[in-house]
Amino acid sequence: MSLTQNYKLNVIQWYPGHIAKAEKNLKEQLKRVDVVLEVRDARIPLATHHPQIDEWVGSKTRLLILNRLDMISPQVRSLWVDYFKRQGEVVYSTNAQHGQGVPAVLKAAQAAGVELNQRRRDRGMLPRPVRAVVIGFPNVGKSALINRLLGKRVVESAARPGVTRQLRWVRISDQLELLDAPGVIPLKLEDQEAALKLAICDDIGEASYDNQLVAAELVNVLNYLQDVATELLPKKPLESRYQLDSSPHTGEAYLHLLAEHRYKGDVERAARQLLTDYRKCLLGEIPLELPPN
Ligand SMILES: Nc1nc2c(ncn2[C@@H]2O[C@H](COP(=O)(O)OP(=O)(O)OP(=O)(O)O)[C@@H](O)[C@H]2O)c(=O)[nH]1
Repeated sequence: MSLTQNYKLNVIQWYPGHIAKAEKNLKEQLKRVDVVLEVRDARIPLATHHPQIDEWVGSKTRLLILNRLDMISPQVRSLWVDYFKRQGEVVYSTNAQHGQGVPAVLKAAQAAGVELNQRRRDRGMLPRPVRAVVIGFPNVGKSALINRLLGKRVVESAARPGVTRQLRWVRISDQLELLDAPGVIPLKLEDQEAALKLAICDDIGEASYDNQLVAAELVNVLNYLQDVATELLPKKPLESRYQLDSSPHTGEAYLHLLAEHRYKGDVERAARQLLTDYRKCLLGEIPLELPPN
């Protein structure tokens, strides 16, 4: 069953030119590397996956990283770890802002270098550092991860999504070099349900959307999760924060009530506040996706 029941089609608008350019840039970056560090948002590990990634990455080593570890509970995190294990994938969880989990990513990337050099030696070639790139949707924490891997601040990490930078190799150790500019994964045009989740989490770059529709969708998803996975969510997160229970209402109706209740009828302000509070984790540790059974 789909998490989002009431979303309307084409709520999220993209600029097709930007998407084509992002895809071209990403492919350019991927051509130069041996290892790909794919960062996803731990709140939405499926919506931050692009169906063409496997094709683009090809036979290179790919490390899967769930970032924003601090924004979901340890219980939900371990459900995801198990889910990916069942899919045959090792997943690394990180908090790129504070550094948790980053040493394990570094170790795995360097281990890929050891394998690469073994293959080079077997073919009579000289060893060289493994070359890696960090990729992911806008604003998932790619720059923060690069800075943590480097142990210093060389890449701008900003709350503003979609910041562009130029390409440069940075040596992390004798075994590992990293492209200092992360690869931005282009949005999937056709999947509006995923796009809504990206918009709720602010992982959507320059796409334009209606705050009120996106905030209403957040309420719908929270109501749905509250019904199907009560034990995995904080208790009544909206009621706790705004003293207004969301469960009897649709997202849209709740937004209007919240506007009346707290913002003198200003629905846009209510929508922005709700989204900001969610993005700052002020509603608690709330995933928008749970692993499918
Ligand atoms: N709470 C939390 N915030 C994080 C984490 N990682 C990054 N951030 C914050 O998220 C915001 C975006 O991080 P960036 O590293 O700029 O993300 P990016 O993917 O490089 O973004 P673009 O340049 O837009 O593609 C910044 O405000 C970071 O401080 C994390 O693990 N937890």
